[in-house]
Amino acid sequence: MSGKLASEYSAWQKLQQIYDSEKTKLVLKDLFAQDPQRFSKFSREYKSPDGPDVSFLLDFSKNLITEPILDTLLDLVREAQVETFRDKMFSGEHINTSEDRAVLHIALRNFNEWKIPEGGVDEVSGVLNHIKEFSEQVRSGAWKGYTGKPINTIVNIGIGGSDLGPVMVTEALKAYSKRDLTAHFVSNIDGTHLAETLRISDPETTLFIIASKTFTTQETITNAESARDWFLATAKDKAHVAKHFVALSTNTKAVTAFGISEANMFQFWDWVGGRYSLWSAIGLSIALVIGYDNFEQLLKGAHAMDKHFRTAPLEQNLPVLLAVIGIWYNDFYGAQTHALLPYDQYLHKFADYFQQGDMESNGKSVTKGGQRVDYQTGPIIWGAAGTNGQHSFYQLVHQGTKLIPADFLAPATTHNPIAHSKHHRILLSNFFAQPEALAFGKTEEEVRQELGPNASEPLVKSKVFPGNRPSNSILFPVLDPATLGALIALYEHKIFTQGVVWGINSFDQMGVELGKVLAKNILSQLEKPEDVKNHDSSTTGLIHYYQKHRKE
Ligand SMILES: O=P(O)(O)OC[C@H]1O[C@@H](O)[C@H](O)[C@@H](O)[C@@H]1O
Repeated sequence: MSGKLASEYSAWQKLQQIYDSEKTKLVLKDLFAQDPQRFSKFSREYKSPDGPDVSFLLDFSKNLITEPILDTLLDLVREAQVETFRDKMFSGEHINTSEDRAVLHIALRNFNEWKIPEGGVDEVSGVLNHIKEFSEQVRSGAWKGYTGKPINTIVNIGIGGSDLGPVMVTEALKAYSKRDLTAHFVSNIDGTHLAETLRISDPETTLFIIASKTFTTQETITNAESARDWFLATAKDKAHVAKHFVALSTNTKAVTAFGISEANMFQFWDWVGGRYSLWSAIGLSIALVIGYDNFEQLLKGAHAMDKHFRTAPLEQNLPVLLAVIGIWYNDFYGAQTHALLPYDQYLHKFADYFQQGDMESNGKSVTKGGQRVDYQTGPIIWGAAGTNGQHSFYQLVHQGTKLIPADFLAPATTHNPIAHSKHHRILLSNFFAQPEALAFGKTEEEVRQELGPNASEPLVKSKVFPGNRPSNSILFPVLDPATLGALIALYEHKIFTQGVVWGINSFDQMGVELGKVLAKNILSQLEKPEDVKNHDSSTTGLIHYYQKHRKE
């Protein structure tokens, strides 16, 4: 972001030289054998600077790095002026240059500690109070539906950042949820998503939360209108909408035009990016499900990580360390993807969440200065909760032809210690075993010894694990709201750091626009075959096939 391409930095060039000359020597088995201190050198314990008591261990020793490589990676961070840009973000500079906006999700969890001169920042605590008041009313049963019954179902209607954060966090913190309040999340424009949700909802006891930063998103507005029609088909009187529909948005005009009064609107601001918005009013469904105090703990856990990111020296700075390790594989090893593998069922949406968080942020190929990059930017993010993945895609991770760096995450203590924590011990034994297997593999000699002299050559070869496959492990005491907040902020700042090094704008999303525009045009042509104009033969053929075969 210093106006240069990342590949022009001298540290980048040095890393390329190191990679070319030392790649074959970077063998985890040897690196561990050579240095008994490797774990202590390449692991860090995070402790929240103050605020909620959060700690976790990041072990990054099973990576294809040495101290000089790490030093050079940190030189790259210095050369790219990550610290300067970090400070610009925290001080409210408009670092989202294409949209001329500040990037201030960190202000949503700041609790007035840092002064940030941007319009709206002084309104954050007011909105938090509104969330507190409202969520307490609903949870206590004081907020009544139009027939006087308390709310027992909430339906959050939103998509992208207005859906994924609330979904991920309410799943992750289910152990803290009010069990007699059911939460549904409707995002897809596919009518099936809404229909199946409404089928199990009662208009007298359901609260709809219309979550949309812009309040113009086609999916959300269409779903919200259909939900309102469904509600009014029973409730009849439009005045009852006030008891059953609230909005989370920056667009007061569109919200009131929809029929939701300003009193039932929870405000946020254009400096909150959609994929960074779970900390804002978009988190209302989270506060409803886990209670306001827990929501505040989530925010405070993230705030503590913000402080860490802002003040810890680069060698100790966990988001920076994760970022540079990612860059090492992405840009020098040519790894295309990065797997997020939480060994915690509650985190089963974690990878889905960071698919948007990372890929919408860093899936760019021109720099802020408009130059085309000549290196790889954001990785493909994917993953699943362990141990499910082990029985599906780990085969490729262990023995396939691709290098797949992965982060393993797990809690030391489970919320569900059934069978005297037997399940959890089995789960964690897998959490420890997988990175070990990936790193150290199984040699041909070991396989031969195991199979005996009569084993066929192809069988021997098929059972060899090449090893030397890198991973990070993150182990935390328990998945509580503050720890989750810290983990999310950890990855947010990792994404930020990588974006600065690559020189791209991590805070716009121009790439999602073209498809929207084309779909609008096609929608107006779907009626009659003769209306289908100005497309390639493939698109025309597909639309004609649909027109021939549709029933309704
Ligand atoms: O909250 P809104 O305005 O309805 O937007 C939802 C999503 O819309 C998508 O188009 C954007 O790519 C996402 O970043 C965003 O989160």
